[in-house]
Amino acid sequence: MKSFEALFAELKEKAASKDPHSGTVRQLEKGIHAIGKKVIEEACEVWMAAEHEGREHTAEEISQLLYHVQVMMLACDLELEDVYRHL
Ligand SMILES: N=c1c2ncn([C@@H]3O[C@H](COP(=O)(O)OP(=O)(O)OP(=O)(O)O)[C@@H](O)[C@H]3O)c2ncn1[C@@H]1O[C@H](COP(=O)(O)O)[C@@H](O)[C@H]1O
Repeated sequence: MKSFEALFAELKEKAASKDPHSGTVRQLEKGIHAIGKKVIEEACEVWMAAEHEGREHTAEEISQLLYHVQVMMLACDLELEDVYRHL
């Protein structure tokens, strides 16, 4: 099972590698506007799942939202600590 921190470390490595097979690299190349749309899309899917689709599907949608939030953090050159200090 992967933690939030472990996923972020993995995505940082992917971004640095510029691996063309990485969906993360492709998403970063699309830029902040496109990443923002994915964040909103996944947030809506979390909401709909929570209202209508049960715990398991809601958990899956939340994991996708967390992923896209992390991609946005990378696009904005933010570290985990930059976010954590606001929690
Ligand atoms: N956790 C995730 C993850 N969550 C969501 N997603 C992406 O977000 C999409 C969300 O699913 P949807 O059902 O909304 O997708 P969709 O609308 O059909 O997707 P798109 O056509 O918009 O891509 C997925 O198709 C993935 O492209 C993720 N992509 C990658 N990861 C993890 O990130 C790591 C690096 O991945 P790569 O950069 O692809 O190597 C790996 O550990 C992956 O498991």
